[in-house]
Amino acid sequence: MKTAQQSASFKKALRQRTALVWMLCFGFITIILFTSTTQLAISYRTALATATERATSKSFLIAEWVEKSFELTRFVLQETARGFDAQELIYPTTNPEQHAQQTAWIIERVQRAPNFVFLGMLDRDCVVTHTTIGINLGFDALAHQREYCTLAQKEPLTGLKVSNMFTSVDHTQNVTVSYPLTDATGALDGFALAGLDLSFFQQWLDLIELEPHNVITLYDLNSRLLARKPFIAQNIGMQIEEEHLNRMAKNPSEEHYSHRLISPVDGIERIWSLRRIGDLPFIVVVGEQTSAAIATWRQMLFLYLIAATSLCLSLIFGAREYIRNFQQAMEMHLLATTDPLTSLSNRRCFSDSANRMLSHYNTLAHHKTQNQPPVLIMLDIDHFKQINDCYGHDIGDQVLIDISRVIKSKCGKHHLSARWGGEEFVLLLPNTDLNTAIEFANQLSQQISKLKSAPERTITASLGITTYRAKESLESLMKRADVALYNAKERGRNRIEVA
Ligand SMILES: Nc1nc2c(ncn2[C@@H]2O[C@H](COP(=O)(O)OP(=O)(O)OP(=O)(O)O)[C@@H](O)[C@H]2O)c(=O)[nH]1
Repeated sequence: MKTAQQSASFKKALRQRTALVWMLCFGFITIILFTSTTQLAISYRTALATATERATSKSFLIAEWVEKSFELTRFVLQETARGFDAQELIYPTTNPEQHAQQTAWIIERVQRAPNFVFLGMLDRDCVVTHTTIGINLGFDALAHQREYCTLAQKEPLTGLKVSNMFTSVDHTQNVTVSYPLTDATGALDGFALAGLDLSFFQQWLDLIELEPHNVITLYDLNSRLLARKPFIAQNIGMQIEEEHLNRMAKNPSEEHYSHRLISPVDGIERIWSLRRIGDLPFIVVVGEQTSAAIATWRQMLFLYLIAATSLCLSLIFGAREYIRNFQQAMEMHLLATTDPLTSLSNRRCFSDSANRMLSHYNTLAHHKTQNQPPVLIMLDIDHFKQINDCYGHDIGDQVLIDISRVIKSKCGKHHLSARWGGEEFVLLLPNTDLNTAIEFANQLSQQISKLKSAPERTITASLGITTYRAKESLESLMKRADVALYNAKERGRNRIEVA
């Protein structure tokens, strides 16, 4: 049975240690969670930034390629415009043979560019004078309404003009490309105009290696889909209603834009890079599937989750185990050093502490330090057997506990005290003169006699006192105190004897 005091100090120490261990444990867990979360957030952002970078580079390369692919078109049209007699646009020949020769010359030009659907010469009012596809000369009924005409006539001298996409009569997706013809003074005489089949965009995109679920698309400025990898036939020529694409199409100053969006075509979320292709009326859009871009990050997240969870669990279980061990060690220590009934030190613990005190005194004495020697008091309850016999062992135990409490409060922190065995107690008072020790023993004796542990009986004790002699052993000191105690018993009990 432990006293309330003993278990209170034990509980306090355990509580303090437990609080410290859990504080450290949760401190580490917080650091682990904070570090992993920060690391994961950084790598998530890096993964998205890398994918955006990749999409941006791809859109740049494709835009470069599309621009280059129009160089041949520009060259053929330029050659045609320069080689054709502009006078023939203002005053076309009425000689059919001569006209046929001029048309043959144009047909020869058209064969130089594999994607040309047709090539024609138009006067400055967009009236067709020569053509490779044999439409009526003087055809102009719809010409003015067609985009290529208004486009060619708008700032006519600025060079190559490319129209938005239109679907031709043979259901192919085409654009028109025009180049101005000027006279010696630089005035506009007419245009060389070609139709281009855009299927070469698709053929070229088909050659590009692409990771699954990534997309490359080409649009015109009407947001119409010109080509797509992977190819979806029914989407080609379709006008796509997408806010960012539409905005870029309408805003010539916006050259590049990247964002994350679920594709309106196939419903997959991607990181998109939209890029205007130079002066051409096209926009290239490259999409990197978001989930593929963060696939490595996802694996990392999984590993982090496993590592952080195991680390946190190890810390929690480690802390629990430590606290359990600490509690057991404290209990063991208490058992090994304390008397379980009175919670006073036991014989072994007292001997260790007393030997340390005596050796300290001997060291001081050796250095001739002015110090009083320790005084040993041995205390034995009088007629304790009778108490047991009259009131039972429980009351006997209570007497032992109450006397121990008196001894403990009297000794405080500076004096050693212990239950030596049975109903016998020892006290060692450091640096104490004999008179003080006798006064101390008297007070102790009086306090014991006031105890009401056993009903209708005054509890008394006999005390033997002796002063330590330098260099003697604890055993010899104990023996002398025992003699004094024996004398006290012999001389009638409830008294103090000095030896
Ligand atoms: N209740 C209780 N009794 C104990 C304990 N330890 C020893 N005793 C009893 O203490 C008694 C000691 O008796 P004695 O040695 O004859 O001494 P006494 O009766 O005090 O007589 P004097 O010392 O000569 O005054 C014995 O009856 C033991 O059983 C204990 O822990 N609890």
